[in-house]
Amino acid sequence: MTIGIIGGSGLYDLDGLAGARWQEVDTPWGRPSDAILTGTLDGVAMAFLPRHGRGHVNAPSEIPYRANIDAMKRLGVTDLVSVSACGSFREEMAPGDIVLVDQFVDRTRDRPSSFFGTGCVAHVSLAHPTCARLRAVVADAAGATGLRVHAGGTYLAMEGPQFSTRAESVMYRDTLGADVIGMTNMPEARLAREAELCYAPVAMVTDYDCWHPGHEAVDVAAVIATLTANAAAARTLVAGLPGRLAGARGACGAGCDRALDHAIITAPEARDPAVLARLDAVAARVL
Ligand SMILES: CSC[C@H]1O[C@H](OP(=O)(O)O)[C@H](O)[C@@H]1O
Ligand SMILES: Nc1ncnc2[nH]cnc12
Repeated sequence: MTIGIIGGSGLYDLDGLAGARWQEVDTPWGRPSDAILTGTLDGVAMAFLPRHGRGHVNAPSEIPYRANIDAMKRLGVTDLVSVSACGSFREEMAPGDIVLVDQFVDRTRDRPSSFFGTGCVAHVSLAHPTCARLRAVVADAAGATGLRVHAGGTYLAMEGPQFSTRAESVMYRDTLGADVIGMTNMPEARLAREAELCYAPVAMVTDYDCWHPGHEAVDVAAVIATLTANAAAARTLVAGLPGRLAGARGACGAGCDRALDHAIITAPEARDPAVLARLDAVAARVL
């Protein structure tokens, strides 16, 4: 078992790892957002990647999502926890709260969102896009942060980089039924599923986007202020994962680790060797 952490806005490194070293990883999809910090925590292997790179250099649309997930898989990651800033559409999901996202509405439009394609076509299930088992472990660890935790929520993934208009914000809340909004968890969740990783997003509410009459429209300063106040909680949550997951790990009850079992439809003799070569890490189990 190896636990992967993808850190979002405000979370660019992880302290406390034994044998910590930043490791460059090359993938068929290019370089990940940054080197990956590897080491162990309570005897469990860990791999940490800052999604936007140290110094926050990658815009949401330009994050190399495929390289990031491939690199995690290549390093042996089995369980991937994503930490993100998000806006909230619900009064009761207030800035400073944690939402353990279980569903998505994907409104991104500009990003490669699959490892598969012409030459090797696959269709995985995304009905339950996050791992129920990992989410339960994360929920337990989140309980130790002292922050209010919401054990489910729908994340609207927008393209950005501009924040939403007020009309969009109200539509996402009232018509699309989203609870929180961010710019990065898609296609990350799709790719994690294709790579057979258990994936659980931790969304830290930083603002009420721009729908709330009693709050200013979101800006980066407000996001960073809330994140800075909650950075210690994010680290407490991550530190609580190895001890809790070590006992629980086995075959995934939700089937995340077997997502490709019946997904590849291209006949073996029709598969393009060049495409298969790029799948050497993510689909090694079935190819
Ligand atoms: C800095 S505010 C907008 C930025 O923050 C979130 O990033 P992440 O999910 O990596 O924490 C949001 O999705 C935007 O990319
Ligand atoms: N309101 C918001 N919209 C999109 N991404 C965000 N990240 C943090 N707050 C956000």
